[in-house]
Amino acid sequence: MISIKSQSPNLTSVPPTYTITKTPNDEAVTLDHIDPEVKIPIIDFSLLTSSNPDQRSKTIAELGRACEDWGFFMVINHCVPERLMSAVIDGCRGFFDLSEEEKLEFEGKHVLDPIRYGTSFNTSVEKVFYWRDFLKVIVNPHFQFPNKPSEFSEIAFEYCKKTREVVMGILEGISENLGLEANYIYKTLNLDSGVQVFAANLYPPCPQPELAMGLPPHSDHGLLTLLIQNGIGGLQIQHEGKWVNVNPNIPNALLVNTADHLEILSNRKYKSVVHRAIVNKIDTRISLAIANGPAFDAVVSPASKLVENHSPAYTGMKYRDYMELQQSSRLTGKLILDRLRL
Ligand SMILES: O=C(O)CCC(=O)C(=O)O
Ligand SMILES: [Fe+2]
Repeated sequence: MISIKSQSPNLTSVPPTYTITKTPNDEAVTLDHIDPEVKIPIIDFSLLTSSNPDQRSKTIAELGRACEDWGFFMVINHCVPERLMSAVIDGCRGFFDLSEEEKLEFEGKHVLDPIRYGTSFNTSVEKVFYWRDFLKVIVNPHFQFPNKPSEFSEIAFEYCKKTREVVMGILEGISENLGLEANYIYKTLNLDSGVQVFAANLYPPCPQPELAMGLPPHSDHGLLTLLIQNGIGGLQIQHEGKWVNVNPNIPNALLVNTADHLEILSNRKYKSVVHRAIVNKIDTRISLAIANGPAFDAVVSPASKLVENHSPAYTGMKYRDYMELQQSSRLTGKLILDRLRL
């Protein structure tokens, strides 16, 4: 593989292998410019886990609306320390700054290899490549990690542990919102052994950003993805048929999006949100997505209580098989999820 980081400094135009074709609704909007009243929801984690039942149930209701109306929200007042958030982003930058030779030690062979450094999404099936390098590590149920740069592994371990706490708190609220026991998702999907993937993305500056794409429109495979970034915008989410820019400057917020397995489990009450990453001319953008899914061996289908009076919208599939299929296919919209529709 040839990383885009190593190629981009010498490029004054986008090579044909990276040139995308645009569709007419591709322009994105910035919410404040259309309606200052419409805002990406913000969930206060300290209220969600509050011992005050009124505060907690009010926040759980807000969480439910955020999942139903947006599939995307920002979490504030969570338990992940600010210094850990910036340290892990620094660690990602340090990793991508290693020499190509050093990074290639971590080039995986198979899509489910625990440590995988690569470029684009899956170059073996793509005709057009994305302007992005990545490091993907399966960090739970077993933690393994690149041994360089120094301390990256320890910091990533801490960060992943803390983000799991946030995810569990959110999933309890979501379970209750769906009318299930608070620990329903945890128990049914065996989240003690839940698959957590550390996915670091690097998008180098691009000479013609309108001709290339960082990541194409897609949904994520797990239940919930938590994302942080280095202060540079580029993430866009699809909301009511429009592409909406996500403001990168909400300090200390964790960006959360609903993923395919929450759509399956909730029997389509909550849809996985389609999102993409665009690139820019000036700055290197780094984002870190932590994908949190069921255990590898869990067969996920809609929660039994939700199909008592409704027909199931999805057939069940083992999470390992789903992940393997998603990672070895081209990344486009909700292609894999649609295959399970009944
Ligand atoms: O870089 C971003 O903002 C999006 C990353 C993403 O969607 C992913 O890693 O699945
Ligand atoms: Fe994603």
